Amino acid sequence: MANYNLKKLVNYFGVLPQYIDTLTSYSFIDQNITCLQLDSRQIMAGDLFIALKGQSSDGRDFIEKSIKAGAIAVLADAELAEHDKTLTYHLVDGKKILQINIYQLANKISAFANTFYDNPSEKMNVVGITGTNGKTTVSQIIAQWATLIGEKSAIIGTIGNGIYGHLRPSVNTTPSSVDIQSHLADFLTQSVTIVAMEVSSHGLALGRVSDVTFSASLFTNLSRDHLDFHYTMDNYNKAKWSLFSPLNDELAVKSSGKRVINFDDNVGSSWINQLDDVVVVTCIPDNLTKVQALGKRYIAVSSVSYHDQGASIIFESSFGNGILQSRLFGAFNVSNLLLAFAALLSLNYSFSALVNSAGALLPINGRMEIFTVKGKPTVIVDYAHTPDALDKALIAASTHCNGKLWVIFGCGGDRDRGKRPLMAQVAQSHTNNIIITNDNPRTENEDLIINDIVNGFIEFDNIKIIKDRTSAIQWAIEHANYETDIILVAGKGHEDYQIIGNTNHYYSDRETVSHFLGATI
Ligand SMILES: CC(=O)N[C@H]1[C@@H](OP(=O)(O)OP(=O)(O)OC[C@H]2O[C@@H](n3ccc(=O)[nH]c3=O)[C@H](O)[C@@H]2O)O[C@H](CO)[C@@H](O)[C@@H]1O[C@H](C)C(=O)N[C@@H](C)C(=O)N[C@H](CCC(=O)O)C(=O)O
Ligand SMILES: Nc1ncnc2c1ncn2[C@@H]1O[C@H](COP(=O)(O)OP(=O)(O)OP(=O)(O)O)[C@@H](O)[C@H]1O
Ligand SMILES: N[C@H](CCC[C@H](N)C(=O)O)C(=O)O
Ligand SMILES: [Mg+2]
Repeated sequence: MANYNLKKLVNYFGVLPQYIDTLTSYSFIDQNITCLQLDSRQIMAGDLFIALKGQSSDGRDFIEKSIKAGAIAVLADAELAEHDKTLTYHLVDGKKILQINIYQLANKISAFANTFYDNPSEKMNVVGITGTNGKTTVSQIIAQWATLIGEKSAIIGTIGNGIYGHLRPSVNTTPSSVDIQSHLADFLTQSVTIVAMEVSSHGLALGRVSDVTFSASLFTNLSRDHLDFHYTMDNYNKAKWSLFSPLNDELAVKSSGKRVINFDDNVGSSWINQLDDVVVVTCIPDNLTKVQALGKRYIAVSSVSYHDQGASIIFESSFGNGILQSRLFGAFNVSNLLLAFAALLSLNYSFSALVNSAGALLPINGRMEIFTVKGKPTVIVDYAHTPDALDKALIAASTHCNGKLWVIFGCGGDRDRGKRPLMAQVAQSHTNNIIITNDNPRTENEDLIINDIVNGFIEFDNIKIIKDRTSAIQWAIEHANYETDIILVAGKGHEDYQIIGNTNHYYSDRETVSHFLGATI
């Protein structure tokens, strides 16, 4: 694959001169490295194993295993600064294998992987999308829309990685710094012209994207989530900002490209004056004149009419005025659509081609996905798993509801505990028909997670706890009023698992809902 041998590797990391002599007797020195690999379980013959100390285990414990599996060399985290740029050797099964020790290696991997894979992000449009909610939706819209206008697009994100329409499931929303560069290189060989990449705050804070050259970077919104990892909203905000900030910022990515910022979010609007080359987006008609006064490029919604099939959106912009037809539900999806539109326009894709094809964009898997069967209540499967998302999803559902509104939700284990009572408060501000259920308890006790949620309720009448998700959905469908009621099933969206302990059990809200409605998907 890549044309990169161990000699180049030694030079790249600046191994100290006193170690260079030992390399003359090293048999693999001219051999090309096939792939970079952070995980010993994935090693194939010819790979370089990168051994990093992680949060739950230490990659250096798997060096011998990686050599047995065929690694031709090892790049390892050096514990102490004085071990930086030194060499050691392993003798395994009669093979002598080189290890380069680098101090604070994790911070250097994005740059190295970028060099190894020959700067793939510089050869196509890579759009980075960040924000608490809406990343998957916006990235799927961008990739889908680009495909509709004749581009070849790919996605890196929560639902998976790959060419649009052929995603392979992924563990992380934003993969490791190595996997990002290798996916980008792979997309390039498949003639992809545009990649929509979800950039999580973990991805930014852990340097997974630091050496990606973004052609455009986009901000949806910021609200409470992930405080188990960032501890404060200020840290969380700073991590997000690093996708947009000028280069002198400590965490900043290599290049942000064009910036697309949601003006309707307080954090987004507070950033605008610090940014050049920005497109400002507002979906609040009253903000039109404010946005025009900024003197930046903009897209502003002047009116929206919602109907059973989605929405018609009239907009003004520095790129031209027009109407977008949308088949996506909810006011927040108007914002997601306009942000995607702004990103594509900032990259000079055709205004008229985009406007003309908007009505063909399909709803996103597990995002405000509506299930209707005659004579049965309407069920919406959505991925809302933060207080703000649940609020927005319930507002959207209630605009279409002529009967009672129901909500079924839970909260993930081993994740931000503080959002649990807040989600309860949000649910209760919209409806009294609430069912609390499990949503990936992981290694936490499910009863304690439910207690955290229940602590947020002000009154308890009509609140039901049905821990088994299938039974919760069945109960709601059987007890809701046929024809008029809407049941929002929140939190799992596209997921096809329930994580209990460390085990993923097959489970899908979409299939469960279809089963009890007698619908097909
Ligand atoms: C806290 C965190 O982000 N952890 C990520 C991190 O794991 P880690 O460095 O702690 O890895 P580790 O398990 O301690 O192992 C250390 C090293 O040993 C290696 N190893 C380990 C075992 C073995 O047998 N052989 C081996 O070589 C591992 O590959 C790793 O390089 O690096 C791994 C590889 O890239 C990630 O999969 C893993 O994400 C875990 C699964 C995770 O849950 N992350 C969440 C918090 C996350 O990042 N979420 C965001 C989305 C948030 C949002 O919704 O917005 C995301 O971008 O996914
Ligand atoms: N612009 C938005 N503002 C507020 N809520 C939104 C917005 N877009 C989507 N949502 C809500 O958030 C949920 C998750 O949306 P989406 O999957 O697009 O977000 P995400 O940022 O990718 O989430 P994750 O961090 O889990 O990957 C949706 O199902 C919906 O309820
Ligand atoms: N990417 C999000 C997904 C949460 C979805 C929800 N089903 C849960 O498990 O909490 C996270 O890891 O916080
Ligand atoms: Mg996502």
